[in-house]
Amino acid sequence: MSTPALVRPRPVHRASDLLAAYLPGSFYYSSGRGSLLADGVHSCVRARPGARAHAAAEALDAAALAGLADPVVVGALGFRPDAESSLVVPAVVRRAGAPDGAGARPPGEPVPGHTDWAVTPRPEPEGYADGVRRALDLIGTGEVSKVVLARCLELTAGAPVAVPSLLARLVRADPAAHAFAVDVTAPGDQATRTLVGASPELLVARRGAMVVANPLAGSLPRCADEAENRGRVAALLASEKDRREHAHVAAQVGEVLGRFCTEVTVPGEPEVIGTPTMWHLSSRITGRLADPADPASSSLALAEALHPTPAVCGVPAAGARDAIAELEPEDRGYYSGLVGWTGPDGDGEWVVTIRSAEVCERTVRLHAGAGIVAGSDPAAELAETSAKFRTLLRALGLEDAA
Ligand SMILES: C=C(O[C@@H]1C=C(C(=O)O)C=C[C@H]1O)C(=O)O
Repeated sequence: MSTPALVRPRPVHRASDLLAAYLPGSFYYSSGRGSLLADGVHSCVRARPGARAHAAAEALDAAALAGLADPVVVGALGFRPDAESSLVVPAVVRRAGAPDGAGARPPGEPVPGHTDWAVTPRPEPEGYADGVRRALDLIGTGEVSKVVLARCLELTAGAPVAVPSLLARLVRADPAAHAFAVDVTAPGDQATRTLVGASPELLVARRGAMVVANPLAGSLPRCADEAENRGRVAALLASEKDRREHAHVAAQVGEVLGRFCTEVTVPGEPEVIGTPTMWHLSSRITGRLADPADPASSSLALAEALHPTPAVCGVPAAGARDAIAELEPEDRGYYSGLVGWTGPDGDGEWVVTIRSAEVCERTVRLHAGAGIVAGSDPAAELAETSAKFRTLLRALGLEDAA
């Protein structure tokens, strides 16, 4: 199937214009299927976990009744069910085709122009490797079979970080990524907080009765040497440990979609996809919804049912969540949650919030994680998180900070 187009009914803007028009406070989202820029707040969607799709459908009905042109719910949900969330019906929505990467800002523009970054890893790299060992101990007892363990880098610049430039550089570096910038400022915050990133992982997209999910798990860093990269792709495909790590995710995504669908297709074998910084095992899973008109099958409802997949949490989910709470010193906040949009017909697109950062004035908080299963090597998992940080670090002009 073709995945949902963001372009409805016909784009009247250029993708580069939308990117250039982005300012903190707006919602920006682009992927290989189109771009969306949303401004202002018509209404906020506030509901407890599990009730959000219903609340979103109600907010969209109310917005349509109020005469809002092109109502859509956009925003982000955090990793934990009780984490912060930011879902709104914006006042104005502009759509365009997929970004071409040229952007409106000159290539090579230094994002914030900072050279005086202070970098604080949480935990220290050795502390992360210890956490991996403790996760392996838990796996050894049989309590869990997979735990995704993340770490955080807190970067502080000498002056406020320019989010529009950071976003433009992320889009230019990988126009096919799911790039986003979401205002996540909460009541009581002293300054604007923005969640920004370029996720390679589609949680779920829905168009009419057709749904697609594209979980990733099992990774190796990409390098500059093409022959070496060919070897890494072959090694990833042949790795029993990575295939096991991936199989957990593909099976669960297929099972969850099966609750909503009359048919689901899970490929028998993963393939490898590349980003500018990583190689990942990938499964493109498709399904046909039993009742697409039911609001309980909207893209947001599907996304909430799928979240958290074992790509960012683990197996079984409850035990992995406990292990994460015990082993990670920093709360994940929005990292490893979901970002996207859903429309009045239930169509929409939600991605996993990875390769992301939260920016607040001079501070940028980055997270990256790796799936730990029996056979994981702490040093390799640490290196994997360092490689995953590179998406954001490159865009910040800070490649070697991890
Ligand atoms: C957790 C992250 O990535 C996830 C974990 C992966 C893995 O363990 O191989 C691969 C892709 C993502 O599903 C991250 O980027 O922070």
